[in-house]
Amino acid sequence: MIIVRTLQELAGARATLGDVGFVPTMGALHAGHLTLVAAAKQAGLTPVASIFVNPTQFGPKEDLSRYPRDEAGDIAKLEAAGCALVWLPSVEEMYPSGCATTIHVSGPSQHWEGMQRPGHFNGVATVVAKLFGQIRPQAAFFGEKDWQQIQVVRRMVEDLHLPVKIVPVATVREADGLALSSRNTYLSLAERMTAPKLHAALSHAVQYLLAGKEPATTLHNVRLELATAGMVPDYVALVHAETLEPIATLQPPARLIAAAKLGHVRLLDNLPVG
Ligand SMILES: Nc1ncnc2c1ncn2[C@@H]1O[C@H](COP(=O)(O)OP(=O)(O)OP(=O)(O)O)[C@@H](O)[C@H]1O
Ligand SMILES: CC(C)(CO)[C@@H](O)C(=O)[O-]
Ligand code: BAL
Repeated sequence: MIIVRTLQELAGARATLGDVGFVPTMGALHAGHLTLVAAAKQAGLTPVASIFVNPTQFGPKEDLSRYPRDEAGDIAKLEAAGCALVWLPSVEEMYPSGCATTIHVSGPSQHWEGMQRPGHFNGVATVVAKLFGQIRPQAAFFGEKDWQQIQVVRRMVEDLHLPVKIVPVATVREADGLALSSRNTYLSLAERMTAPKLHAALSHAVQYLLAGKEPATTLHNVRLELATAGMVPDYVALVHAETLEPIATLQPPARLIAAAKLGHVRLLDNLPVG
């Protein structure tokens, strides 16, 4: 596996790779990330990953300084997964002084995560656009765990006519339903036991919705279920799967999305409805 840390090294190596399937990450890799690499391979593309803890997508009170980092472990996992190249830029390489461009995607970024984390999607869109410009991938693979992120990136790619196919990959879960996430390492043992209740509550709600139960009542019941488990919901919503607009009646394409705090840890999950 080729390891590159500067744009100059990247340009040289990129020329040797052919059609690339790109997996952008913030590191602390788990089986969810490796599934994205496997999906790139399966699509017949050369898998390339990036590891960059992007400061511009963290709010001032968020966990940038303590975000989990394990560069050596990550490199070993990517190599074992058959990744051809890993791009490890520094903050200075990614945001050189004088850098003055930010991408703001309106539409799907306006609700939910966008409201809870002001500026977050500007940071995501800007760094993803930069990464696409640097790597020039044919396709890029994103996890459905971050459903809204996929829709924001899709919107950006369409609006800017970027020649990249965005491929969503199903959420990888623990046996008890908890979506794998780098931030799960923040959970205490007791919190880890409770955390799967987010997925459980969403799964129950999907069943109720498909059985014809009223969405408003169903969403209320999810909030109750989370509160009973000791979680504080940031939002629980039934949305149009692409625009992320809330919907009051069940109609395709619908997605049930939620974020909840468990102690100091913020959990995210979502499921298709129908
Ligand atoms: N459980 C999962 N299944 C599939 N893809 C995932 C999973 N978790 C993360 N990903 C995807 O991996 C890519 C990189 O995500 P990132 O490095 O932020 O990991 P993360 O586990 O989502 O971290 P965080 O805890 O910060 O949310 C994103 O496209 C994300 O959606
Ligand atoms: C897409 C991404 C790598 C951009 O920093 C990040 O938001 C993530 O890991 O999901
Ligand atoms: N996987 C989402 C990246 C973030 O929370 O900043």
